[in-house]
Amino acid sequence: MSAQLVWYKRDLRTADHAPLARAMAEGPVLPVYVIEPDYWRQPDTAQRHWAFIRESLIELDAALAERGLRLWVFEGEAMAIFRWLNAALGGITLHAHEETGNAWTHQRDRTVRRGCREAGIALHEVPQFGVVRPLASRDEWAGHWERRMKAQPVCPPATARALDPGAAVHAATIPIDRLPAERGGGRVACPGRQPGGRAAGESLLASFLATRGETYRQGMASPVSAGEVCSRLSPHIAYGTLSLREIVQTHRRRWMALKAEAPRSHWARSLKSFESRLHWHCHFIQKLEDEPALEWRNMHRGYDGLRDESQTDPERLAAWIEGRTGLPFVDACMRQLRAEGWINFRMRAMLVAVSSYHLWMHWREPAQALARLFTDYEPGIHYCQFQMQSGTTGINTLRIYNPVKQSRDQDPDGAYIRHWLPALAAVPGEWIHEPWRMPGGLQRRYGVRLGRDYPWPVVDHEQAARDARARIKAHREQRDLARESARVRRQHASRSPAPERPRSGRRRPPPGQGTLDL
Ligand SMILES: Cc1cc2nc3c(=O)[nH]c(=O)nc-3n(C[C@H](O)[C@H](O)[C@H](O)COP(=O)(O)OP(=O)(O)OC[C@H]3O[C@@H](n4cnc5c(N)ncnc54)[C@H](O)[C@@H]3O)c2cc1C
Repeated sequence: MSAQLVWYKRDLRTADHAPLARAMAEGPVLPVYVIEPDYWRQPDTAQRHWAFIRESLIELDAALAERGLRLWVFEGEAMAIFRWLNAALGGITLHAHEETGNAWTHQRDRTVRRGCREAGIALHEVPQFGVVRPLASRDEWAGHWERRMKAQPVCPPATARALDPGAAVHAATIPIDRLPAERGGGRVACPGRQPGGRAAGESLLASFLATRGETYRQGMASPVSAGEVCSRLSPHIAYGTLSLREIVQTHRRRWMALKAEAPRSHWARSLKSFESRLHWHCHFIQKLEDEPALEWRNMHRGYDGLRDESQTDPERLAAWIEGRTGLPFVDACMRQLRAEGWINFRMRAMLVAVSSYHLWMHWREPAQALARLFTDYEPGIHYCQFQMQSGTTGINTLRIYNPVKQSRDQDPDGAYIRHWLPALAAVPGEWIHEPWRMPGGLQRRYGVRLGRDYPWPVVDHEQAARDARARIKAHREQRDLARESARVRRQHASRSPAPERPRSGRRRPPPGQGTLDL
């Protein structure tokens, strides 16, 4: 009987784990994680990702131990390791979840599929959440998602037949207490990073559904409240310490109880919004699954040439990513993201709008730079959202967030800005959103000299937004975009009624957002 290898990737749990359950049913099991050095050299990987994974691997090993198993960690090229294990163990069967990752993992998975065929290794890949491979038509997608989320979670048995793979394999593995401390680029200190591991994920889900989520809907837009009222489950979903189905089902049990008690409460409305986001998670990843090139080229090819990738100004990029654009709210959000590895959705969208419209940079390099800052980096959501917020999907309303209006709306008294930008600590609310308007005397009084303690703005944001609108209008006028828009809509647009659409049927732009319907 061949050894049953469970190849862990972005599914670092034992619960609701179909590959583990199948492997346990079929023979002696060897759970494996491969640290792939070439992956960790990619420009969208970062130390904070590895730190989260590392903590999750340690907990996964402990969870496997409860079933009489352990996690075997290798470092090297995945297919080379599987070939070697196949020879060393006299045959293996490989079980894994499908992954929709970046171009590197996409290529790696193709190599593994081909390698397994050549080596005669049986490979069983199964879906991990609502992404369908291959998807015949978007029309069917929502039904697939619902069926998968409703299905019984797959619980592996309590005990397994472990496999002792012998001295050679023992010698080739990295003991769990000696996992490398560092992998990946983007080594920006992240003292406030969320801890990895399933226990932290379970605790977040429980506290969100018990108390924190009540004001989710009202509090999610402002970075002042979002850290508390949002679920903060994103890195756990991205690395699979919890399965999406577990989250959907736990949430729905809570939702049913609340609906019976108080159907119109904040709670009920908040949980409805939360479920839409769980749906969007797979909706966005499905786009990258269907068109992996979205990682590097425009979703709507008619927008090729709108911005020139080779002309990204390194000074502007550095000012943006280091939080020194001179636009205080933008810089404060970036500083929070750098220090904590997370920022809420609205502020992610605003950061991208500033990079793509006000600073007029192509989305590609900024997308990699932000990927390195998000602990929850999920390529399918990330690149598709980036394109949507940069106006290159051709099917979404353009959202040119006004960073000063966002600042006044989301941080009216400026406390958040002062927290993240100590140079502005003494500046009162009247000036904090636009310190460049302060006369020299006031700068002296409040202990900040612009250009020395805090930068002048890199752009006049109002003029820059006008310029961006004009450029896009001119680009659109010169091209026939309709046919490609129809293709994008057919291939990628949601078919379900858009959640949270106002009753009038016309989508209202969020406050502080200059839309452009040309
Ligand atoms: C430019 C940009 C890049 C982004 N990159 C990522 C990324 O790399 N990884 C990532 O997980 N999310 C990304 N998002 C989506 C969203 O901002 C985060 O999922 C959310 O802020 C995570 O916090 P949370 O877990 O508290 O979310 P909650 O609001 O509590 O939502 C629960 C879950 O739903 C999913 N979700 C929420 N919002 C969205 C959304 N707009 N689109 C798709 N799924 C969503 C996430 O899995 C999230 O964990 C990005 C958004 C933008 C605008």
